[in-house]
Amino acid sequence: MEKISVAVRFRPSAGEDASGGRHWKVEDNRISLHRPLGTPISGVSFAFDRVFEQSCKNVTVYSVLTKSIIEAAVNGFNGTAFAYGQTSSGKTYTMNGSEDDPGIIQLAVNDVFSSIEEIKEREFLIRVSYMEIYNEEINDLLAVENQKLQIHESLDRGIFVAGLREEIVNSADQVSKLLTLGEANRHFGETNMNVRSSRSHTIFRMVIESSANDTLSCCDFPNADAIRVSVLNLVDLAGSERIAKTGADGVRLKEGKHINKSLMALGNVINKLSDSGKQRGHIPYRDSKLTRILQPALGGNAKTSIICTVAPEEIHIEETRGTLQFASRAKRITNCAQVNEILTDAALLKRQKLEIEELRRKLQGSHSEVLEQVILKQRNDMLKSELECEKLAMQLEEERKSREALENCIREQQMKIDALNSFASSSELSRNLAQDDADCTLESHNSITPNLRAIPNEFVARRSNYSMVSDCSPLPETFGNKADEDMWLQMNKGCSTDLNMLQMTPSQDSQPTPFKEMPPLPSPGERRSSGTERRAVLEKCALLERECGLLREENSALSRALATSDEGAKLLSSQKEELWTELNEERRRMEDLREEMRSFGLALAQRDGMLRSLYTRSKGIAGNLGARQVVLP
Ligand SMILES: Nc1ncnc2c1ncn2[C@@H]1O[C@H](COP(=O)(O)OP(=O)(O)OP(=O)(O)O)[C@@H](O)[C@H]1O
Repeated sequence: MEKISVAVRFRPSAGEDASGGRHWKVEDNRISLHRPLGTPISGVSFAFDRVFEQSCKNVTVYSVLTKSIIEAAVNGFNGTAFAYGQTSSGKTYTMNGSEDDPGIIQLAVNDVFSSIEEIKEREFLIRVSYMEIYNEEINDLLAVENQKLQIHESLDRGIFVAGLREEIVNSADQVSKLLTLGEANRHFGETNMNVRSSRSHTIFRMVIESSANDTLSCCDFPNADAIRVSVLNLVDLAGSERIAKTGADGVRLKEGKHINKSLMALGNVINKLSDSGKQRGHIPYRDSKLTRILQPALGGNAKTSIICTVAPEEIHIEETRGTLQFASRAKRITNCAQVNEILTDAALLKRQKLEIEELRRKLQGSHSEVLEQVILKQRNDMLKSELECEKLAMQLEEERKSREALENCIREQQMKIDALNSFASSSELSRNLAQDDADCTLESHNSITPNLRAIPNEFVARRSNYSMVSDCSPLPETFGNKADEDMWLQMNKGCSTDLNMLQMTPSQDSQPTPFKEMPPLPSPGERRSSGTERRAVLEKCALLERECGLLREENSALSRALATSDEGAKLLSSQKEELWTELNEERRRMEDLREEMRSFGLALAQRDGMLRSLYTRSKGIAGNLGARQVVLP
């Protein structure tokens, strides 16, 4: 928001003011009315940004008040400079100048072309038009056939005068020629106040369009695709006049009435705009063609300056006072100027994309990227844990199987031990009986050779029967042979034995012989039948005891192995338990992270949506703002 620049300019006095009456005094940009003797009249004092005294040249006025607006217009800001004041106060002189004192229009045109020459990075297209509002009708000053033109308003072009001729220009000279042409078509008329009085308001308009050169990278300059279009209005108003003073009648009277009416409409708009926001209410831009066309310059999207021209003579004190009051109100008006850019759809899309990408980058940089990496790591860890778990499960299964095998073996051994024990106890009884018999028989039957041929077969049959319990006996492979060897040694120690009557115990791999019923114990009569037989039984008992001992050892070894296996299984099981806990923990964390990612995605989508609605709104605002300007066809 910026205030309209307002300055007051005194035209040189038309002649020696010999009245010696009231007069205006200028001190430090303050204008006050003084009595003939020089004392100030209270309540008639005005302060302005700048007051230009009578000797001031147009170039000074331009430099102070308008130059910055022209520079801004070249850079895309709308600009308006207009001259306001009573008839014959020097408005046209200020705007058009003279041969040796170029006016603001010429100085502005010169500056526009010199500025665009210096801006190498942009390409410019300048179009000019020149129109007048005469008796509340709009005429084209560059094409006399274009009369009574209408004001239109559209979303794209804003307020525009339909059918107005626009000339593309490349130099200040070209513009000068067009200005000369327009001046020739303008309505002037002689009044009592001014031999060449402007009977219309004129608006010289330059449309400055620019776009960036191809050399600019769109990536470096996201707005490089945008086209800037600014409108510069240089306005020379017709002067307010008192009919009594101008002596107008007929056509001049009619003109005067229209001039005054439109200037009153301008005054009303300025009054309304100078009110504070709450009191302002409706701004009557539509009350005249002048205010309608100047709408963007008054409280809108433009940088605006007003040069209020006044006549120094005492005879014009009231008109000057009115102009100063108008100027005081006008300087309270604030405008909101901004660069006018038109974006093509592609450029808009590109800009939006860049913004969204930028946001995405910021979001990812801050959190999402880190989260994604963490999730990736979690996923890897989880996979590793699952593999570990599977491995442990397999090991556990193997352990379970080998434990089962061990338990089977132990059961088998136990059965063997039980069987041997029961056999041993029955053999013990036989041995005792045999010992008793031997004691009495040895004395009388000392020479009888023992007959062992029937019993070894039965023993061998029982051993084979044990091996039927399981196909895979845990006994050492050589055990059978060793036992047989021992038995053979025992049997041959100190006594002669028929080797043919011995049978070797089958090894573990040998085919089991079919199970046979345990033979019944010999009857007392049979026991007594042979001493050799008893001895053989004794030896078999000893052998069985030894075998039983071996089996017990084996059994306890198996039990120990089983206990170790149990411990291993417990360890594996607890490890598996821990891994499952870890795995579940990892899964939970991963779920949390996924949830966080989802909420980030949601936030990003919301941000995208906000951007899009922001863009739609800004486009709407731009459309509305544009609708307040006159855009030429
Ligand atoms: N600053 C100035 N220096 C020299 N001459 C001036 C100056 N201002 C105005 N004049 C002269 O005063 C006369 C009236 O000026 P001008 O026509 O510019 O007034 P105006 O405000 O445009 O009047 P109108 O509203 O009737 O068109 C002209 O002859 C003009 O040359």
